[in-house]
Amino acid sequence: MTTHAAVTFSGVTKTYGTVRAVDDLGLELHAGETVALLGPNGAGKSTTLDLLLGLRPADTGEVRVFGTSPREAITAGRVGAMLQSGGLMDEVTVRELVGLGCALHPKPYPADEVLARAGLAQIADRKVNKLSGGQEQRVRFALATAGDSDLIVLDEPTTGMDVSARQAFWATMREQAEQGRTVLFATHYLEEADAIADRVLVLHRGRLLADGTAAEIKAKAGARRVSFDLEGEIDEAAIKGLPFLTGVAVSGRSVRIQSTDADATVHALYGLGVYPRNLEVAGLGLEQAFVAITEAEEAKAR
Ligand SMILES: Nc1ncnc2c1ncn2[C@@H]1O[C@H](COP(=O)(O)OP(=O)(O)OP(=O)(O)O)[C@@H](O)[C@H]1O
Repeated sequence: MTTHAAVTFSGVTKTYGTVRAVDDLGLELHAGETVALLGPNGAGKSTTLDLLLGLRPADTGEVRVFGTSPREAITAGRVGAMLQSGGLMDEVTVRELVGLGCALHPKPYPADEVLARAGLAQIADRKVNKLSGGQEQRVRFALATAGDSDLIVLDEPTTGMDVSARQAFWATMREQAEQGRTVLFATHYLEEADAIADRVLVLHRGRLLADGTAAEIKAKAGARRVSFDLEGEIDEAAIKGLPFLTGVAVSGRSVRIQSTDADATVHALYGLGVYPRNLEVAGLGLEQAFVAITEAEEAKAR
């Protein structure tokens, strides 16, 4: 049997009028990967997921899911999806709606199991139109995991969920991934991407700007964080004049800077004749790396 990639995008472009939402995107997701899709508002994340699910046709290029068209993969029950928008049926109970989701899946799980996993057992008899935003998200989560799919696609899945719902959600997704499923999720919560994903894709204006592990993305940003405290008067102008800085924040006696050459910056700091206390040098967090990478791209476009 030929083993196909879970997802392949080849030269995919999608425009809405003059907006190029997805721009010549090439991408391969391997079976069993957990992949986070990051990008600023309007970067093309939802459009990419819509194309992957066959909800919109590509203008050019091709999308394949397990070697077939998205529609064939979905019909075969290989894909479970949780989208941002899309209304839920109103006048039915949670149990009825999730039951329907299970009935429509070619390889369904028992509805009670699905309800329990999504934390819906207690409110299974409530009408869907009486749910809070976070509870609605749980229902979408239940529908995405109604059956034994090989690929789970999630568009900003935890928006509106409280802390415990979020933790339970990611625990379930980890289990799904450990069982060999491919999980692709778009998110604005970079800490989730850092904690959950073994691969991170950064989209910007419909193009793939970075693709690697969270550690690789952090390294790609090429900067480090330096923080220290100073005693006495702080000469902000001198601090801002240090070499290799890409950012400075002074708060009281605490100084935080970002530098593309932390060794040289710290050397120059001592050269100012000041003695930093509590000096710490650390790599960028994924969030700062993301901001650095996307801002650098914006600067190029200006
Ligand atoms: N149906 C549509 N008609 C016209 N333009 C659209 C449509 N859907 C999306 N766009 C535009 O395409 C671009 C990409 O939108 P998309 O929703 O894919 O981005 P996103 O990365 O998911 O954004 P967000 O983080 O805000 O959800 C945006 O400029 C958006 O305004």
